[in-house]
Amino acid sequence: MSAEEELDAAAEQRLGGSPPDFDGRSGFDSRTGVYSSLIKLGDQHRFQTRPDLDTATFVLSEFPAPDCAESRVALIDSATGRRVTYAELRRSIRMLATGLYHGLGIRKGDVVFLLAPNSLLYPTICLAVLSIGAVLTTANPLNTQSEISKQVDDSGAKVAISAPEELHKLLQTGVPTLLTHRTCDENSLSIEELIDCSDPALELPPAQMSQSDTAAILYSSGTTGTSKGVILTHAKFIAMMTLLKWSVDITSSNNDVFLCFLPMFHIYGLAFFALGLLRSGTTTVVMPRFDFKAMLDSIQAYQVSNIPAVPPVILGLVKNSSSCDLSSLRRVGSGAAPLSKEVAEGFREKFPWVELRTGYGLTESCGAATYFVTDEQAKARAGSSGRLLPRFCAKVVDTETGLALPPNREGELWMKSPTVMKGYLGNAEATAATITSDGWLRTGDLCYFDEDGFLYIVDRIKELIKHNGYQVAPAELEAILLSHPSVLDAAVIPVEDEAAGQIPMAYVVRAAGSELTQQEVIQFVAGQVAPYKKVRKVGFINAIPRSTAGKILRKQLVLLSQQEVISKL
Ligand SMILES: CC(C)(COP(=O)(O)OP(=O)(O)OC[C@H]1O[C@@H](n2cnc3c(N)ncnc32)[C@H](O)[C@@H]1OP(=O)(O)O)[C@@H](O)C(=O)NCCC(=O)NCCSC(=O)/C=C/c1ccc(O)cc1
Repeated sequence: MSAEEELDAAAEQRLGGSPPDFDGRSGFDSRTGVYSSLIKLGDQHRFQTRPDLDTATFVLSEFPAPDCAESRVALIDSATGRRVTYAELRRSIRMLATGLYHGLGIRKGDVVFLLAPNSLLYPTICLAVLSIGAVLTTANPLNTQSEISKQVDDSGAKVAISAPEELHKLLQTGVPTLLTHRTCDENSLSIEELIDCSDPALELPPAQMSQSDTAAILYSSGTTGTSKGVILTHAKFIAMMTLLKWSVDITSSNNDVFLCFLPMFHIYGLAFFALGLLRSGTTTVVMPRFDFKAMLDSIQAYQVSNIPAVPPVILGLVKNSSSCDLSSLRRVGSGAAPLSKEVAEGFREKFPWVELRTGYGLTESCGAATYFVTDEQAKARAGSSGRLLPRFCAKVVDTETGLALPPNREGELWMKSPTVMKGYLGNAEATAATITSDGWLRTGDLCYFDEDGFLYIVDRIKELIKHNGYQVAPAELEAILLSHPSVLDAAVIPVEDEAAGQIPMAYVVRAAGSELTQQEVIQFVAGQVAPYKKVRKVGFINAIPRSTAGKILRKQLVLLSQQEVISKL
């Protein structure tokens, strides 16, 4: 029996009966120390175990039937109003797959690097790449040239696809690059042209895929250090999309109009908008990037009813949307960072007709791991991220003793599920530090489950800053700071911020005689990183507090920054 089948059998057994050690209310088994999902999937949401199934086939097999697909709108461009039906989407995926395979010689296992903001083409590109067995790796178009070069190198990309305005960042990599959209440059080929010019009569030989093949390599900082490639196989996406379809069905969201400003290059946006929602036949209004006013306009213009969002956007809606008619909204989701009780309550007070559900997930778990099934449950538990999704197990591990803890006790969240990543690309050390030998994913988040099995994330053990739902790794910024000739030592910590969640703050030890200013430090870092990673506050200090082993004592610096704020009040 495979580890996953074992998990399944154990869960079935628990949900079927009530062994003496298993608490059916919290899902906690006091014998094993494991929490199991209390939700059982019905037959229509069974996990697909066919070994040769791939992500694209799985998505396309659920597209609306041909007669309905010609009129059913899959995607709408928020700015231009241009619409793409499911039938058009299917055709463009097929044509692009043909062009990539026959025209460019892309084959199974080749890595395709995608550098573009959201667009109507994004889902087509993802599905065409996956359908020929190639591997997708996506990046934030705001990343700098050096961040992009590192990812191209690390992922082993064979071909790149770039938005025209980002092309300059790829030139030095030497990787052959296609543009997403047509330009007047006659020497460059675009995805749009490939779609228009491929020969529909050309056969695509079956890619001979297996669910265990790699589908995507998404970059995440994990619990420490710099960006690492998270290996996600087709099986992981197929499992995640099964759960997404289940969540759409149980929340009756099939006919919702979704709004997408979340970046499709991250797992949250990718799983929802570029892949998963298409299996539910929903309509998505696509924004190229977030803009608060454009979001309000789109909600009204397209009668948007469902927005998977992040906390800063929900805070914005609470504070700044009084003059707008948002009566079409029915459901708002929150993920990627903690949503405070106050913001959640403020939102419910202002929009009593809207269901607000928080979830919790990581790139390493291919997206969501917990979710609220009903709005009533969510209302009664502001501050919680919901319950474990079907087929998920968890442990709450005492960070000192390593013991698995019962409800209402805090420890590190460990998770096991069919969606947990295979590992980090080419980094056995980081993989071993993150996935235990028996398959538990150590999340680096401090949490507890209550007596009803609802999860509360209370803090972060991992050294990661969450700015606007984006990860910022202190070690990466510290390395940049240390490269400045006037910086002797440096440490970066999170500072709480109402709008962005957290902002990175640097404590810097200046070299003797240096008159380096805060502004100079901020500018030095800003020139080398994507905007969301910028250091936004600087403090000068005589020495960085370190443990005897040389580890930065960040908690002390966080306390110091809080005391400095208080002393200024
Ligand atoms: C909508 C946000 C919250 C705000 O957008 P923004 O206001 O434009 O700010 P940005 O952070 O995008 O932009 C940073 C800077 O770049 C600038 N910028 C911006 N786009 C440009 C431009 N195209 N040109 C040039 N400058 C620009 C922008 O002006 C800004 O400049 P600055 O003034 O220096 O801060 C945006 O940050 C955002 O989409 N955040 C979400 C990130 C995200 O999806 N994270 C998910 C990671 S995966 C994960 O955790 C999964 C969890 C999960 C959980 C539960 C589930 O159910 C499922 C999944």
